[in-house]
Formats: sequence, structure tokens, C-alpha cells
Amino acid sequence: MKQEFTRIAVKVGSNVLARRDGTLDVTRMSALVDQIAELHKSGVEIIMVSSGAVASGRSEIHPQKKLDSVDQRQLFSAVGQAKLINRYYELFREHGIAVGQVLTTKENFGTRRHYLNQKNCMTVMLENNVIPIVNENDTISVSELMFTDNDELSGLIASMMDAQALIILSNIDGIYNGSPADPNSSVIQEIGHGKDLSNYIQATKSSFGRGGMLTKTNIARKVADEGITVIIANGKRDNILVNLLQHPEDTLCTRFIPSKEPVSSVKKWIAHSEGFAKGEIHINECATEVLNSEKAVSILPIGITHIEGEFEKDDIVRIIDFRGNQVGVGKANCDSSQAQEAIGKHGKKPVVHYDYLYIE
Ligand SMILES: Nc1ncnc2c1ncn2[C@@H]1O[C@H](COP(=O)(O)OP(=O)(O)O)[C@@H](O)[C@H]1O
Ligand SMILES: N[C@@H](CCC(=O)OP(=O)(O)O)C(=O)O
Repeated sequence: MKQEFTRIAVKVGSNVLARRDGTLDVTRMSALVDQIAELHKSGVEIIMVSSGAVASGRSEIHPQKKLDSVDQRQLFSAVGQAKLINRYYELFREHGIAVGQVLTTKENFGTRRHYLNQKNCMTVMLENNVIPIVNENDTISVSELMFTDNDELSGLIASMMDAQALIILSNIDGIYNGSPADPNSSVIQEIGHGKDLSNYIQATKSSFGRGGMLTKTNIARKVADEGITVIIANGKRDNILVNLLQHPEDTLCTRFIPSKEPVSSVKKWIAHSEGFAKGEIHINECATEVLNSEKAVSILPIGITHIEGEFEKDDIVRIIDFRGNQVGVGKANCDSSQAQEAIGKHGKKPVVHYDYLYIE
């Protein structure tokens, strides 16, 4: 059965683009560009998230003295990103397709204004038939405020751009139900909502990657819960992208089944903004129960036991249940002192309104 996606995000991992010795695998890049060009020409809108800046810079520059990891990242990505985007530009030009570079940082997703600004940038590119090629701006990213890796960034982009699918290309055929090195393990082809994969994932990651399979899995689950199909596949296999879309049943990969319930655009932003949370709202047992039910409910002061941290109205806050587990993220409807004052009282305005509440 052919997949009728009209807008997809494609994330290409460092290991797909780098050879064993760390040099840029231009043959692989060219093959991927050919596939993306084919899909683009058939009417699919594509947003690329490409890693590889650090890997391609590392093989270019040989520093005289030993550099610490931050200096290395900044130096290699500055040189490597220029090289990477230049290659993409030339390769896509052969197909008559324009590409544009979008370099971003985690901070650029912190407020709704910044978020919508980036969404607008990529929307206008797509409207003008330009393929956005996104990467984290490693050169200026502050270590503590970086994305875990580009898998996290690609999840955010897919969600922000309302993509129907996110395809994560790595150097492996999918998620194995054991060590990928063990001949008895095989690729899990479909993953439904709520399946625990923690036993399968090894801490090992490929030589040039940053996050490993665990971040891929966590991100894939979150994005699939927002209604987006997530596919993890091997970017080193010939014609993989075209096959995934045109012959999905015969193409080896791991597919996360998307939730059928639509998630609003603002809730998607909130879902990915947890890292910017300024405070915590702790709720009692009764409020936890209602929140876990199918009902659409807001966080009312009557169900709050205590507040931690200081926040302003419209800041992102975490929702913590009576057992101390995080159950959601929301946008505060008032500041922390107003919330504090209202705790336990009836008939007060919600501290987090349902429309701005994302339950995990
Ligand atoms: N259960 C598993 N199934 C597949 N890969 C796994 C598993 N556990 C760990 N891995 C590792 O995750 C790696 C892919 O993640 P990563 O290094 O971040 O790649 P990328 O650079 O493409 O983002 C694989 O090469 C593999 O070594
Ligand atoms: N922004 C970095 C990406 C690092 C990263 O997340 O790599 P990967 O785990 O291979 O997707 C780069 O371009 O080198």
C-alpha cells in the first residue's frame, strides 16, 4: 500500500553522511538528494534536518594543539556546516531545486513568538518550493542549552511544521529487539502506543552520532503520540526514502503508529517546551485521576497541593501528580504568586487551561 504523505520531515544522522574515516560520503549524499528530489517533484513537501557539520569539519581541520570538546564542536561545526550546505546546494541545483539553510538553537523555541517566527520562515520556504535544510547552530549553542541531538530537533520541526511523517535515517535498519550485533535479534517493524522498549536499547551509539537509539525512541514516541507517523530506517540502503513511501510493506524499518487523536498546534509547542519550564504545579490524587480520564479538564486551584519555582503568566510549567511523577506540561494562566494564593479554593480561574495543557 502506497503512503500518501504530502509533507514529511527527513532527519539524516551523522553516520549516514560520514565514512568510517570521518570524511563526508558524497556518494551517499548524492543518492539521498536524488531521492528527495524525486519525492519533491512528485509533490511531497520535504523539510530536511541534516546532521554532519561536526563530522565533516573534523576531517577538514587538524588543530595544532589539543582542544576541549566545546572548542572542537564550535570549530568543526563552523567549517563543516559551510562544507555540508555547499554540497547540498550543488547537488540539489543539478535537479533544479533550491535549498535554504536554517540554523537554530534550543533557545529559539523558548517562547511562542520565537516558535511561530521559525514556523513562518519554513512555511514561506515551502510555499516557494525551497527545501529547508535544518541543523542545530552548534557554533553558537551553549552546552547546557543544546538539543540532546538532532533527533530531538527533528521531532520539534516535524511537530511544528505539521508534517504527516518524520523519517529518521540512521546507519541501522530500525530498532532491534536485542543487541543489533546479536544474530538472534531482529528489527521491530511496528510499535504501538505505550510499548516499553527500555530493555531493548543499548547505550552504545554509532561513532559520529550524539544521542543514540534511546533519544530516537523517546522522541519517536512523543511525536507519534501527536499523530505523526515516525519511521526509523537505514539511510545507507539504496533508494530507502522512495521505497519507504512507495513500497512501505516491503521495506525494512521500525514504524511508530501515530495516535488517531489530533493535537492542536499550541499543544504541540507546549509538548516540546518542557526544557523551558519555569515551575512545577503539584496536584492531588483526585485531580490526577480526572486528568488521566478521557475528560477535557483544566488544572484548577482546588486540585493543587503546592507550587514550586517562580513563574510569570504564559510561562511553561510542569504538572506533577501526587506520586511525584510528571504527567504533563502546560502554559500558566497566571503567575506563581497568584497561583499560590488560590491553592485549594473553589470557583477560581484555572491555573492551566485545558487548551494549553499537554498530558503525556
Ligand atoms: N536496540 C537497538 N536497535 C538498534 N540500534 C541500537 C539499539 N540499541 C542501540 N543501538 C545503537 O544506536 C545507534 C544509532 O544511534 P546514533 O548513533 O544516535 O545514530 P545517528 O548518528 O544516526 O543519529 C546504532 O548504530 C546502534 O549502535
Ligand atoms: N548538529 C550536529 C549534529 C549532532 C547529532 O545530533 O548527530 P546525530 O546523532 O548523528 O544526529 C552536527 O551537525 O554535527
